[in-house]
Amino acid sequence: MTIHVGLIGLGTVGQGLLTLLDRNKDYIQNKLGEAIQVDQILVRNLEKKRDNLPKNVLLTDSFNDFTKNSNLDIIIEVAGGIHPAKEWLQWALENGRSVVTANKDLIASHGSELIALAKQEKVGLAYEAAVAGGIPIIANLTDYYATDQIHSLAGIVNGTTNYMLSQMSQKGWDYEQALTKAQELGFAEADPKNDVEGIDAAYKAIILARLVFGLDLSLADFPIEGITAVHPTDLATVEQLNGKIKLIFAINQTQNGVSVSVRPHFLHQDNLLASVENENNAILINSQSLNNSLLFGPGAGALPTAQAVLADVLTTAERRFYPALPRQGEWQFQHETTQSHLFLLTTEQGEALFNQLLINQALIDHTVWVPEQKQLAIFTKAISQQDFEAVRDQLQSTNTGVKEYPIYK
Ligand SMILES: NC(=O)C1=CN([C@@H]2O[C@H](COP(=O)(O)OP(=O)(O)OC[C@H]3O[C@@H](n4cnc5c(N)ncnc54)[C@H](OP(=O)(O)O)[C@@H]3O)[C@@H](O)[C@H]2O)C=CC1
Ligand SMILES: N[C@@H](CC=O)C(=O)O
Repeated sequence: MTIHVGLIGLGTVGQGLLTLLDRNKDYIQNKLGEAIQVDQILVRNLEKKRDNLPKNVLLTDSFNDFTKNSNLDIIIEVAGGIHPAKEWLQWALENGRSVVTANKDLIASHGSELIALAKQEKVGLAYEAAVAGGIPIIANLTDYYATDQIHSLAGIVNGTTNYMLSQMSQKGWDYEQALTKAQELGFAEADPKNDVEGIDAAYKAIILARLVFGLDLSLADFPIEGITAVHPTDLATVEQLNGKIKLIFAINQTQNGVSVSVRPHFLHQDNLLASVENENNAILINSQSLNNSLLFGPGAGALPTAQAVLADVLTTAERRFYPALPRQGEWQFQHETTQSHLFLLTTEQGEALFNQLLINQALIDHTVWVPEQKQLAIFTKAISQQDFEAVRDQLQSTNTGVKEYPIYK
C-alpha cells in the first residue's frame, strides 16, 4: 500500500521536504506500514532546474492537471500567499483530501473557515510549520497544554528579522546586507516586506491567538511594527545599555481582555529571549500549571520547516488529525497594556539636553547618556498608553530622531 501525495510548491521548504522524505523512507515504511509517494508537484515555472525529483513524478504548472489524479490522499501546500492557495486548499478539502500546509498568511487570514471545512469533510488540516518553523508549537498547544490555562504567549517568531538584527549588531552589517543574506539562506518570505514590516510575525500571532484564546483577529486589529526603523546606531546603543533589540510578539491575557502586539522591544541581556540569535525563534508560555516554559529552535530554513511539515504528514497519514481547533471561552480582545518604554534620542547636545528635557519627570525612571553613539537613553516607569503618548509627544515636539522601544521584561 502507498500513501499518495500531491505537493504544491518546490522552493526552500518543498525541496527540504523531498530530502527528508527520501532520508526517512525506511522509517516511514516501518512506522506506517506503507510508503509515502509524491505523485505530482505543482510549480509556477517549469523552466527552473530541479534536483532530486522523485521517480515518475508529474511536474506541472497547471492546477487543472494537478486535480486530475483522483488517487491523492494528502495535499501538501508549501507555495505561500493567500490566493490561489485558498482555492487550492478548498478544492482539496472539498474533495476529501487532507491538507498539510506551512502557509501562515492563509491560515491567519482564512484559518477559521478552512478549519470548519476540514471538520465538515472529516479530513485533516495541519499547519504546524506555519508558526515558528521547526518548533512544535501547534502540537504542544493543542495537545500538551490542552488541560492547562494559558495566560500569555510571547517571543520571537520571525527568523529573518532575528537573523538580521543579530548580524547587524554582531558583525556590523547594514540592513540591506543582512536582508540579502537572509534571503539567500531561504529564511525570508517571497516578499520580504512581510518579514521586515512585522506582518509575518503578526500572522503567526493571529494563529496563536485564535488557537489559545479563540479570537478571530485580522492585521488591522492590533499594533504591528517591524524592524525597518531599527538603525545600527540603536543596536550599538542598546548594547552599551546591556540590552538587545528584538522583534517581539506578545499575547497577554489580563482582567480587561487579551491584547496582541508585534513590535521591536528593548530586552535586558539577562532576559531569556535576549540570547535567541539568528534564525532561531523562541516562545515563552505562561500558564497556570507550568508557570513559565520556553520553546526554542530554528524558526526558518529548509530542513527545520520541512521537519514540521513531515511530522504533520505522518500524523495525517495515521489519521491522527490534531484537533488544532480554537479553544472555546469568553475572551475579549483588548487594545493596549501598561508597559515601560525606552526612548532613544539621537542628539549632538548630549548632557546639556539631558537636563533641559521638558518631559514629565514623574514618569521617568532614569536616563543614560551614551557618548559613543551620541544618544540619550530615557527609561520610563511602567506607564499607560496615554502617559506614554504624552511623554513621546513632548519629546518629539523638542527633538528630532526620537525612537521608542517598549521594554520587554
Ligand atoms: N522558508 C522558510 O523558512 C519557511 C517558509 N514557510 C512557508 O512555507 C511556504 C513556502 O515557503 P518557501 O519554500 O520559502 O517559498 P519559496 O518561494 O522558496 O517557494 C515557493 C514555491 O511555490 C511555488 N509557487 C509559488 N506560487 C505558485 C503558484 N501561483 N503556482 C504554482 N506554484 C507556485 C514556486 O514555484 P517556482 O519554483 O516555479 O517558482 C516555488 O516552488 C510559504 O507559505 C512560507 O511562508 C514557513 C516556515 C518557514
Ligand atoms: N520568513 C519566515 C519563514 C518562517 O516562517 C521567517 O523568517 O520566520
